[in-house]
Amino acid sequence: MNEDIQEQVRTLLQETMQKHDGKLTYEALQSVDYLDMIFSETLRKYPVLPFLDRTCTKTYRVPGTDIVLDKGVFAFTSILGIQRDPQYFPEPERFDPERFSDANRRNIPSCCFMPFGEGPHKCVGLRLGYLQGKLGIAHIILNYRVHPCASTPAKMEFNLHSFLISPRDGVPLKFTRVTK
Ligand code: HEM
Repeated sequence: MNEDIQEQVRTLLQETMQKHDGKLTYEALQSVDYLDMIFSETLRKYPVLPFLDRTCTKTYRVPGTDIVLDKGVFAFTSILGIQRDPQYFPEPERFDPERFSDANRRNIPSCCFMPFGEGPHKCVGLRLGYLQGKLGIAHIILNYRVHPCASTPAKMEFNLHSFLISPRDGVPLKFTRVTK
């Protein structure tokens, strides 16, 4: 359950809050880069929308192949597949926020990390999405240690009846209060 990562980000959040009158202000939240890295890595492994859908507006040959997409065809791109491709993300099953450090994230090729889509229809709520996601993680981590329990699945199976990514059988976890 990445308990070392939980400890690390909890300490960073506590230290940052001390500099902001003990409050988790907008500025405090935005200054914890590691929280941003954690949320990005979460969206890499679990992109909420696992594919992008487009309609071909003109006939197009995929470069270097014989594949021709006719005008009017629906084309789907697997975000989940690309974001778990070891060619772009070595050891893709491993949860490693360091992939999104300043030094490393610039090596991620274009269109290989796109949990908010890409192009003119890219998500308009990206910044709000990051803010809400980071705020949620911060509140949980500041108040609880999260551990696996007897019924936590060893491997996440997805619900194949949902077009958004969701766990097939839920993810039961144990929460232990952090004593201040
Ligand atoms: C973690 C949170 C979120 C994720 C992962 C997410 C993901 C996405 C994705 C993958 C798309 C499709 C983009 C494409 O086709 O290229 C999209 C589109 C969109 N999202 Fe989000 N989104 C999030 C939060 C939000 C929020 C908070 C809002 C609004 C306040 C929002 C509003 C929209 C809208 C309006 C579109 C359609 C854009 C268009 O077609 O031009 N999203 N989002």
